[in-house]
Amino acid sequence: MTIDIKGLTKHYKEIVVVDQLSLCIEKGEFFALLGQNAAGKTTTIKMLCGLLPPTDGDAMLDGESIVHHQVAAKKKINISPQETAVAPNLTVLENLLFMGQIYGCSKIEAKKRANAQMILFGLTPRQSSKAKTLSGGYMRRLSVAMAMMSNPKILFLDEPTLGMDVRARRDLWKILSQLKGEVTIVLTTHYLEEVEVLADRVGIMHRGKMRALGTIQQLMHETKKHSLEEVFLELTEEDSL
Ligand SMILES: Nc1ncnc2c1ncn2[C@@H]1O[C@H](COP(=O)(O)OP(=O)(O)OP(=O)(O)O)[C@@H](O)[C@H]1O
Repeated sequence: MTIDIKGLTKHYKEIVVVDQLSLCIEKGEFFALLGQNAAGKTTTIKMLCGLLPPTDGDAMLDGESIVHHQVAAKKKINISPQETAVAPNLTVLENLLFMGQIYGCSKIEAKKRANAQMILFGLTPRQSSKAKTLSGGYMRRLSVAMAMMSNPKILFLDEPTLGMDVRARRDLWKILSQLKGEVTIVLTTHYLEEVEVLADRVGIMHRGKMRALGTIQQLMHETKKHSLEEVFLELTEEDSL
């Protein structure tokens, strides 16, 4: 098991934003975390990435506690956040090499990893382009490729296809499919089709709690619904609580 979350909780004063979340995610799994706006998805991911301290509970990331061994836990993960960390005035290759440096790679190793990521993400033809000249779709590919430069065991993708056109979105899905099994992926998204294409398992959060967990087939069976959208609407309806 790569991610083992136990009773993870976040309060802002008296408001409970993430409420006693417990969840296991297996090695190599592609897991989608769903929920309406303000369900607590980003807060959960921020806690798992060490960007926000939990009020209570803990999570083990590849055996390292986010509360007791924060530095070791952080080494296991990387994130492609909603606000991209791409440097606009550096080229595609320079952005990747810069990430390699941050993660302590030798120059040769950084070059090797950067080339491998550029091939995987279809960025080789744009390697000398300044990042600020890339389309939104390519910019996001670069952001994910940069996150992969640290060879993470766990990759968090926070709404990776937000604002992309249909083709750019599908292109990124193809690339992300190739990462399946290689790295454990936790995806948050509002695009249910994306989940249907990519995710092995789905968790639906509502008001900080995990309302349902399973494969899409299991969730449809349990709720007697015929699509993920119907399941989602049923489980996030206010009077269903
Ligand atoms: N620093 C903060 N102080 C107080 N409340 C906060 C803070 N950060 C987030 N919240 C609240 O926590 C709740 C959960 O926010 P979060 O960003 O985790 O939701 P989300 O599920 O990721 O939503 P979205 O789909 O819109 O990104 C929201 O009601 C938000 O207003």
